[in-house]
Amino acid sequence: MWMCVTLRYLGEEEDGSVSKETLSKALLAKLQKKAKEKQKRHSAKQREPLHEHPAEQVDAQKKRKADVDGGLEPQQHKKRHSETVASCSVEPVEQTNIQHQEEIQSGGSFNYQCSHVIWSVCLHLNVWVADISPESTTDTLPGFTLVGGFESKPVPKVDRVLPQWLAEPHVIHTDIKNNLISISDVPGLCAQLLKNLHSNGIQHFFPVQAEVIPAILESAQQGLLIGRGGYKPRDICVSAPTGSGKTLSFVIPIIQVLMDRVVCEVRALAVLPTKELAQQVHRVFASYAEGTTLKVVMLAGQKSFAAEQASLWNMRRSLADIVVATPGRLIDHMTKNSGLCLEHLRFLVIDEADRMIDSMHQSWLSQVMGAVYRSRAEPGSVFRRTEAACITSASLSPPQTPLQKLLFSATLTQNPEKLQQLGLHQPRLFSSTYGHADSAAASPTHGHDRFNFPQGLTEYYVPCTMSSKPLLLLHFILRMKLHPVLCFTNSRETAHRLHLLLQLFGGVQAAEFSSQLSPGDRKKTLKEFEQGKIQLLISTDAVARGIDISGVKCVVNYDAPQYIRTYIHRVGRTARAGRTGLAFTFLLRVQEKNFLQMVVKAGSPGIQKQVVKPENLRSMEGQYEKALQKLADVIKVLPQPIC
Ligand SMILES: Nc1ncnc2c1ncn2[C@@H]1O[C@H](COP(=O)(O)OP(=O)(O)OP(=O)(O)O)[C@@H](O)[C@H]1O
Repeated sequence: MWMCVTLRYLGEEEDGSVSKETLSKALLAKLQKKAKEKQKRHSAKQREPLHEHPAEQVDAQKKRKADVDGGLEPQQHKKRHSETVASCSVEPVEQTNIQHQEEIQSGGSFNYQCSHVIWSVCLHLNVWVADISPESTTDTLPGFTLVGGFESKPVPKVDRVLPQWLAEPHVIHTDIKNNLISISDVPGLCAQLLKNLHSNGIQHFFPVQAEVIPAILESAQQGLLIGRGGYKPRDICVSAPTGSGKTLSFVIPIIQVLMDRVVCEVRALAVLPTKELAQQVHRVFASYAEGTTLKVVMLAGQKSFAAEQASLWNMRRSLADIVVATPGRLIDHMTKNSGLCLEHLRFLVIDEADRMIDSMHQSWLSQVMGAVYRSRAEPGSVFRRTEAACITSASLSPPQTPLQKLLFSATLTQNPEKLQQLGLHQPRLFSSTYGHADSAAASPTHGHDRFNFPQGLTEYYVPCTMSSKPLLLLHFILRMKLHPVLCFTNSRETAHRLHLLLQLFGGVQAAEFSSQLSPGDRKKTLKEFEQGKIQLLISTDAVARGIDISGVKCVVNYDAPQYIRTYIHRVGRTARAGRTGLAFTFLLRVQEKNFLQMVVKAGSPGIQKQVVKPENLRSMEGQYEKALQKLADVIKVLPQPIC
C-alpha cells in the first residue's frame, strides 16, 4: 500500500506547457471533487432508514455493494471507517483549500505549498494518500513525479579498488635472517654513520631498512632545497611487521641528509603517540647523531615546558635540527609560541601512523602544516614555500624547500579514505603485506585489512574460565619457566588486582605498568624488566605499541584484545629483530569463535590451541584460595573472580 507521495518540483524550465497555477488548480479541483463525492455518499447513507429485519439489512448491503462495484474505486471499500469520521470535517477542508489557493496565487513557495495542500486535504478528509494513485497523479498532473516505489531491488555489490600506489607496493621481505644486507652495500652513507652503526652493534641492515633508506636518500639527492628534477619528492609509507627495524629506516637517512646543513633549523620532526615511544625514538636519533653537529630535542612533557622551550630556541637562534614530539606537547609549543619554527621543515615522520590518523581530530597535522607554510621569507627567496595545490609551471618555477612525509606502522591502514586525511603527495608504499599473492588479491576486494606477523612468532590460545586465568598465568611462569613475561590486561583495575593477587600468592617477581604511574616510575619499571629483575610485567595497552623491550620471551593476553591491531601490537613485543617468541591468549569459551576468526582474517599464519589440564593447576589451588581471601581484605570488597 502507498503510504506517502512526494511531489517533486521540476523547475521553471520543465514547466513550459502547464503553468504553476494551472497545476495547483487542477490538483485542488480533483481533491475538492473527491471531498464532495464522499460528503454526498455519506449524507445519502445517513438518510437511509434503519432496516428492522436482518433480511432487509442484507438486501441493503447487497445494493450498496452493487453501487460500489458499479462506480466507486476499489480502495474505498477499505476506507469506510475513515470516511465516516471524515464527514465531520468537510467544512474546514474547504476553508483550508481556499486559504491555500490564495497562498498559491500569491506566488509563495510553490512546491512546498502543493504538497502541503495535498497533505492537509488528505488529513482533513481522512483519505488515504494511496487514493491518489500514481497513474492518476502522473497522468493528470504533468510536471510532478512520484518517487518511492517500494519494490526491493538487488543492489549491485561494489568491489573495492585500491589506488595503484596502495595496490602495487614495493615488496619488503618478512624473513629477516635470510635477507640481511651488509651496511657497506647501501650506497650514500658517510663514514661517521657507518662508525655509529658499528658501535651500536649493527653490521647488516634488515630488509625494511635496505629498501627504505636508499629511497629516502634518493629523494634528497639534490640537497635540501629541491626534490629530484626540481619537483617535490614523493611521500613514503612503510608497512612492515613489529620489530622489523622501522625506526632505523628513517633515523639513518634523516641524519645522513641533514648532516651537511650549515645553519641550525628544525628540519626534521618525528611525531609519536606516547611519551615512552618519543623517548625511545629520541634515544635512537641521539645515538646515531653522535659525532655530527646535529642537535636532537624532545618535546614530550618529560621536562617542564620552560626547559623544553630553552632547548629549542636561544637568542633568536634555533638550537634544534631534529625534534621528536608527542602531538599534545607539540601543539602546546606551537600555540604558546615557544620558539618552535617549522618553516624549514624538510622531513615530517609520522610513526605508528594508523594510531596517529585516529588522533587526527586533535588537528595536530593541520597545525603543523600551517606552521610549515607560514613563510616569512621574501618572495622569490629559496626559503619561501607554498602549500602544494595544482601543479603548474608557475607554481613549480620558484625553488623551495620541499616537505616530505614519512609514515611508518606495523598496521598501516589500507583504507584510502583514512590515508587521504594525511594529504600525501604522490606516495610510495613499501609493504610486506600486499605483495603476497593471496593477500594482495584478498585485501582490495574483501574489505578487511591484512597484516604481516613477525616470522619468529608462535601464537597459541588457551581455553579458560574467569577463575582459572590467574592459575594459568602462574603455571606458565612457575612450571613452564616462561619468563620474562609481558602480560596484557584490558583495564587498569584488572592489572592492579592481578598484581596484588600474585604478590599475595608469592614466588613471582611481578610489577604493574599503567598510565597511572609517574613518568619516573614507568621508566624505572621498564628498566628493571629489561634487566631481568622483574619476571612478570602486568600492563595495560600503555606498552602495547612500539616499545622495544629486549629479551621478552613470552606475551600473555590475560584479557583477549578487542581489536586486531591491538593484538598485533601486543604480540609484537616479542619475536623482535628476527628472534623467536611465544604469544598466549586466554580465551573464554564465548570469545573463541570471534577471536579466532578475527586473527585468521588478519593474516595470521596460524594460532594453535594449548590446553592446560586442570590437574596441572590443582597443586596451586590451595595457595591460590588463600591469596584470594587476603585480596578480599586488601581491596575491601567481596572476593570475586579476577576479570
Ligand atoms: N639492522 C639491525 N641489526 C640488528 N638489530 C636491529 C637492526 N635494526 C633494528 N634492530 C633492532 O631491532 C629491534 C626492533 O627495531 P624497531 O624498534 O625499529 O622495530 P619496529 O619495526 O619499529 O617495531 P614496532 O613496529 O614494534 O615499533 C630494536 O631493538 C633494534 O635495535
